[in-house]
Amino acid sequence: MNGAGGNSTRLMFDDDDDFNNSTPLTSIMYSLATLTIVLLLFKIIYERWVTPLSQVPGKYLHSISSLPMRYNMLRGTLPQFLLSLHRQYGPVVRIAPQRVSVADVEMLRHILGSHVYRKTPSYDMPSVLEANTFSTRSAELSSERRRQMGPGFSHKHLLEMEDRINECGVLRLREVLDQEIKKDGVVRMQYNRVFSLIALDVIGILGFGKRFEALRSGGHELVGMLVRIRMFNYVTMAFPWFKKLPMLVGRRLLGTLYRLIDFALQAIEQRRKEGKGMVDLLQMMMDVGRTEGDRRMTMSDPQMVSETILHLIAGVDTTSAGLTWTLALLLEHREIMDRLVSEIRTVFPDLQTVVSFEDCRLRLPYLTAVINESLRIMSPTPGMLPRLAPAGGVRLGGYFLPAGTWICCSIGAVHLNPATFALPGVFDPERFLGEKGAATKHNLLAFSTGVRACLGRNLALVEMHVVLANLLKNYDLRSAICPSKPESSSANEYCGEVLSCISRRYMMTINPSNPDRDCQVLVYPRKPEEI
Ligand code: HEM
Repeated sequence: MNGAGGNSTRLMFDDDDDFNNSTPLTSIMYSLATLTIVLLLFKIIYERWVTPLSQVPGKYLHSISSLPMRYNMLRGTLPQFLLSLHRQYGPVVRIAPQRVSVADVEMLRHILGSHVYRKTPSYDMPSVLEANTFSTRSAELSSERRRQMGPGFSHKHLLEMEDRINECGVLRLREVLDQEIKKDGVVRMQYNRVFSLIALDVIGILGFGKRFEALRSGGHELVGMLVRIRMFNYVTMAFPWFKKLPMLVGRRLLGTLYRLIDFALQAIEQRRKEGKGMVDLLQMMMDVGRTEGDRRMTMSDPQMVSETILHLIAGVDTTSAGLTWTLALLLEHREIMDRLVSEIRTVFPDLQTVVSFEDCRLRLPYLTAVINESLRIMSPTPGMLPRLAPAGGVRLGGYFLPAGTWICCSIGAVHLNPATFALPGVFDPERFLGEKGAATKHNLLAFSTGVRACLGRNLALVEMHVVLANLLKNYDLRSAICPSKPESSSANEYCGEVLSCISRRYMMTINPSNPDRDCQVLVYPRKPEEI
């Protein structure tokens, strides 16, 4: 008995000893776990029922977690995600605890119209770069840069530069195609690639007075670099804090950023050595200045580097995506393609003429309508354009959005909103023609609107018009893809049935994700009897 009792006493003593030994750690863990659960419950209750944002319609999960939104960003399906939420819940929808998306044209015009709604921190450049025209959140710096850089994108300046644009875009493309056609009678062209080489050549001339000759040589080191930068933007869009610690996104991506910085620095150095050349964006930056007191403040080298990189990123991907989707839509809609070709060839029957932008603007209304309709139905940058609700909060669409709420302006969902465009899934350039055309155009937000609208809009439109007009004037195009099963059906919901066999991915701009397979076209010389 005694022995057993003694044993049992000892055991109890041992147990107590263990318990006493682990008390601090275990109790800290218990406390932490309890605290986490309480905080989590508090957050769920707050986000779901207490914050004014709880009144905004949306899915239960999205009100307590941003993971579904970030997951769609990483999958490249953000536009589809936003569109399906808007279709289900209306023009204002909650997409994450502190974020709403808006798809109403008047609300977007109001939000984007002034500096009251500032850009969000997600626009900040990675820490190795200065703020630039696109990224700055300061109204003052934005206005100053737009004043300084604006003339470089003005209609007047672009008309003066049109010969150079045509040389890179129209004549070089003709040269490359004619050479190949001479050999084989037909060219198989991967059009998204050709368009991005043209856009790069154009920005090379307009941005730095440099002839990259990317189209003629079939490539350029900048092409791969820009694709990797797109990856960088894509990751940092979902996880903006990577920008503060760019080394975390990997040596390869960071290395690319440094190579782009070097590239821009070399261009600046070279210009200083060679002196003033043509009036390009680089020269404009070097010449600008403002007077502060009796001092003239010029743009610093790091500021010019950041702007230069912006011109490359903003100028290439967007325009080539615009051209790519326009051609893809035309290849899919033969009757619209035929009408467009007939318009161009009736007005400009001979092969030699280079159709200029002014020619297009004044004499090819159907071409402009096709381009506008393509920018509507397949906007190269369909979302999210996030802005912050101002101090004091704001009431939008009947909901109160507290200060600091991220208000995402979903251009893609506006363009596919039946309240704004009738039968929005139908590719119908006609809607941009005639009397009603002007009103329809007013609702087209592909280049955004207001104080931070696209600075390169005119340039993009010049490129799109002259490249398409001259390509379709001289060549007959036939799609070379066999309609195959889409990779993922959800990747193709966007735009309803349109372009159902081109798989695509959203990475700041919306791009074909399998262009080798999906973006092939056969180019034939125009039939002699038509000339
Ligand atoms: C089809 C072609 C293009 C489309 C659809 C497009 C679209 C847009 C959109 C939607 C924005 C607003 C982005 C935001 O607020 O988050 C924007 C801004 C901007 N774009 Fe474009 N863009 C195109 C071509 C270009 C080109 C060729 C350039 C110049 C090289 C350019 C330069 C800029 C700049 C500098 C901004 C920032 C403006 C500011 O914040 O003040 N874009 N663009």
